[in-house]
Order: sequence, then structure tokens, then C-alpha cells
Amino acid sequence: MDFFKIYQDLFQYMKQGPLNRWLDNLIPQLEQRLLENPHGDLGRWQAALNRLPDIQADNITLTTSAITANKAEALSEAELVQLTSGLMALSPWRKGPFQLFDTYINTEWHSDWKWDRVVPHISSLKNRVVLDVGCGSGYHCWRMLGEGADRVIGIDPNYLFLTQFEAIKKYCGPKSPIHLLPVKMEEVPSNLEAFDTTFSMGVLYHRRSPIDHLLELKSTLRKGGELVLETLVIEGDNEQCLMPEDRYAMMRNVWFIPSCDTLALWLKRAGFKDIKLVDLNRTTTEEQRATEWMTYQSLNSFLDPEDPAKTIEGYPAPLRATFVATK
Ligand SMILES: Nc1ncnc2c1ncn2[C@@H]1O[C@H](C[S@+](CC[C@H]([NH3+])C(=O)[O-])CC(=O)[O-])[C@@H](O)[C@H]1O
Repeated sequence: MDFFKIYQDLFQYMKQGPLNRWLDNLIPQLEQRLLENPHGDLGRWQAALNRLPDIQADNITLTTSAITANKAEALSEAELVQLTSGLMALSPWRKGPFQLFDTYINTEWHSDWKWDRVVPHISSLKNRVVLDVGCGSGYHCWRMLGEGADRVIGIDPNYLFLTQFEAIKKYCGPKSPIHLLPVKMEEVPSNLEAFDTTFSMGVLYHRRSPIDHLLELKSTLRKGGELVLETLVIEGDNEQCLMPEDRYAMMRNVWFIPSCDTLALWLKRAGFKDIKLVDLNRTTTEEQRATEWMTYQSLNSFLDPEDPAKTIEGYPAPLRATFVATK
């Protein structure tokens, strides 16, 4: 993986603006991590990425449910096979969907449904510099660019998601101002104050210190910038928060699931203003399900078969809230 090459344009940009403090140590850190082999399958993923055929799209769509790359001329049979098998080798695909020419990547999640619930409530992304924390394959980053963002940076420590992102970028905009950095939120320097909008969707419950996560998000924003926070919640008042004894819906790394009132209080205590709950939604087995691109178990296996209002562990089934707040 050639970080200099994939982040060339980002570094040019960062050198000029407030992000430059982040630059100093980033490349050596990423390279050091590569030497330590961050994942046993990384070599296989990289080989699959390198085998993808070179196809120039002549039409890109970032504003419809599937992020789409199209070409007037039909692909050859060999190109189609190479493309589909290369993308399949990057499975499981969790966040999407994507349509690359004739290949539809039917991901585990209908991430477009989340986007449709969130986007009516946020400030316009036109000309904004945007951070998407825990961006997965980067699906929402493309939608943010489609909304007119000037530049989108996604961060996610998972190298499969980085490889998937690079595969999509190869066809949907190799030169577009959109990047995924394989780092955790905790590794982003504090007080960057560089972003106009910061998204954290589906990450808070993975953090052992949720208030620290909120403070870290705040420190990425310029004064007056907007936080878009989406996370699991429970029903209840501002004295309630669920800490699962062990797993929640089979997920091992879930720590805190607050009520909406508790979360609003956390945001207030973290120093945010204009805190608004803008959406509350129970996740359905239509939105999250196994497909040929993600063949492991999915939500229907994580719910109580006798009572789908409960997880298999007996907790309330996944309910997700979106909050918007200002720094
Ligand atoms: N400390 C961390 N820092 C950054 N990323 C992290 C961290 N811990 C986990 N992640 C990443 O956060 C993502 C959470 S998924 C949400 C995807 C998308 N946002 C979505 O809203 O669909 C969860 C869900 O599907 O609910 C994963 O990609 C992790 O690798």
C-alpha cells in the first residue's frame, strides 16, 4: 500500500490549511503500522484490489441510493468477470450499496436508508470540509460529496474497509477530494478545529468512554461547526443508560446505550449547543440483512425468535437516534 500515492492530493491540501498539524506524524505512523502487518488478510485484499480491471467510467452518480459508476459502452465479458470476482474477494461488504457498471454490490446494510433519515436535518454540506468518523467502506462519505462538500475525510481503523474504499474510488473518482485514513478517533490530534461538519454514526456505543468520544468530536470542529451523531439508544429518561453484561445483539464491543434524554445531557455536559434529536428509528431486518456480498449472520439471527422486540440476549432491540448539535 503506497500511502504517499493514495494521499498525495490530501497532503497537498493539508499542508495549506489547519490540518497540517495532523500531517507531521501521520505517514510514518501508517507505514510503521503496515510493517507490523495490521491484518493477516491485508496482502490478499491488496492483491484483489490490484487485480481489478482498469475501466474508465463516463458517468458517476453520488446522489442516488447506490453510489454508481457507469459507462455507455458495455464491459467485455472478461472485464465483468474480473470486476465481480475482484470485488467479491473483498467481501464481506457491510455498508453500501454500490453499482459499478453491471455489478451491484448488495451490501448487508441499506446505508442509503440511514442517509435519507439524516440528510433532511443537517446544515447544507455545500463547500464544507467534512469528517466522517467510523466511516466503514465510505458509503456515506460519497453521499456527503454528492451533497456538495468541498472535501470529505473518513476515518476507520479497519483495513478491509480501506481496501473496499480504494476499490470504489478507483471507479467513482480517483481524483475526487475524498479520502479514508485508517486511524481511530482517539489518534486524531486534539483541537484540530478544522471541520465544518463532523459525523459520528454507529460509533459511540463502541467506545468505552463515550463522553471522551463526544469531546474528541467537538475538538475536530471549528467554532460554530455541526456535529451529526447517530447511535443506539434505549427508551427511558435522563437517568437511564444500558450497559450490556456481555454481548448486545451478538456484538462484543458494545459499552453504553443511553436513553435519548441521557444522550442529550451528555452532549450538553460536553459543551455542545442547539442539541436536537432529529430522528428515532428501529432497525429492521430489511435494512440490515445477509446478502450474497455478506454471507455471515445478520440482524434476524441477533433478535429473539420469539419476540423480535428483544435482542437474543433479552435487551431492547436496536433503536437508533440521530442528534444534531453545534460547537
Ligand atoms: N475508535 C474508533 N474510531 C474510528 N472508527 C471506529 C472506532 N471504533 C470502531 N470504529 C469503526 O466504526 C464503524 C462502526 S459501523 C458504522 C458505519 C457507518 N458510520 C454507518 O453509520 O453506517 C457500526 C454499525 O454498523 O452500527 C466500523 O466501521 C468500525 O471499524
